[in-house]
Amino acid sequence: MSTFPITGVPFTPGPRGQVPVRQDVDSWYLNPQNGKQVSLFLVALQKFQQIPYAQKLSYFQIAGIHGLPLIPWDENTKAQGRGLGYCTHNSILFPTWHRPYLLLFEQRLYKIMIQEVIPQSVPPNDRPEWTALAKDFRLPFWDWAKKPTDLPAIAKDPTISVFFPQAKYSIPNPLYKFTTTEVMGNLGIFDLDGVPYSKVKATSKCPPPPKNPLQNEWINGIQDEAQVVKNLRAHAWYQNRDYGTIGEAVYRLLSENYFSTYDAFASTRLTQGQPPADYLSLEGIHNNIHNWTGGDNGGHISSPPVSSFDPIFWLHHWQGVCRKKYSDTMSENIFKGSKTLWPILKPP
Ligand SMILES: N[C@@H](CC1=CC(=O)C(=O)C=C1)C(=O)O
Repeated sequence: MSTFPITGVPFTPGPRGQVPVRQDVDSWYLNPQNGKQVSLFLVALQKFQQIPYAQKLSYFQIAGIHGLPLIPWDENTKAQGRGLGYCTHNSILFPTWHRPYLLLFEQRLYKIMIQEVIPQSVPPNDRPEWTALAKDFRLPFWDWAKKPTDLPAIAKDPTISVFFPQAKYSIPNPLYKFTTTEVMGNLGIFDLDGVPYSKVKATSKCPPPPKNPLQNEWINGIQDEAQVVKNLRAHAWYQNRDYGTIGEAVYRLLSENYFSTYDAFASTRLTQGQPPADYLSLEGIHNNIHNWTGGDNGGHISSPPVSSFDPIFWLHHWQGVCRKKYSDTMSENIFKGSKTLWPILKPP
């Protein structure tokens, strides 16, 4: 079996040699000049989500690498057999594992833009311009640390408009929720902590408690935007720690000399005798965003085995920060815990 090479979007410099920039999703989406690139992205994501779930390169399977379903991805084994999914949490590998994972996602979107969206929706004369926009695309990030914290505008509405040279139309917003054509229980998603994930056909954010029999709204996905925003702004950090606003916590995260080691910066794993400043971490901040966005009743993004099905997961994760300061010690430390980033293998 051949393995799929994760390369990210191939690098093409802009006309003046510029490196494509990963942008804050609101600045990018709300700038009308980016309308074509936004349309490419939305339609590519829609097509990605519609790829049959049995295919290795479908949205379903790539999201499924993180947790459920417990099937192997791109490796020659029968069972995944690594806890509740491949993702690494509470481990120094947390940032390292998620980085190629996000590159894989972005690479798929780019491929779909080039191979499907542009050939199907853009007439030949306009293709060079639209192709350059696809090459310049980088998945934008959700800046949850800015004030006032909010959900990205691009993810708020159930439908969204796109335009191409010969048509302007609305599509179900692929960032609002991920929808499946059958209940997810048929696809290997099971219930967790009493939350009936097997019975739903879409992801939810801050839903009300599930009832038995399950409410139709729950089955079709509930997005309680007001509650998400309330949670983010209340910033009730877990374990009652007081890191102030999300912005203040990120400020500490990026402050020079705040952490004693890369390990402390990277993950929630504590070691004995660690100074209290080290209780904060990139992973810790990120965990709280997961929990606030998913809410108290099992919204998908709050539960690691199913979190990556919610499309907001991908905008949330590109907030991943790399501190230059740590780059020297990082490579030595990273493989302390484990030799591989399953199912992502180093090239032979
Ligand atoms: N369950 C984690 C938060 C969380 C982290 C994730 O990475 C995730 O995918 C989903 C949720 C916690 O409470 O700390």
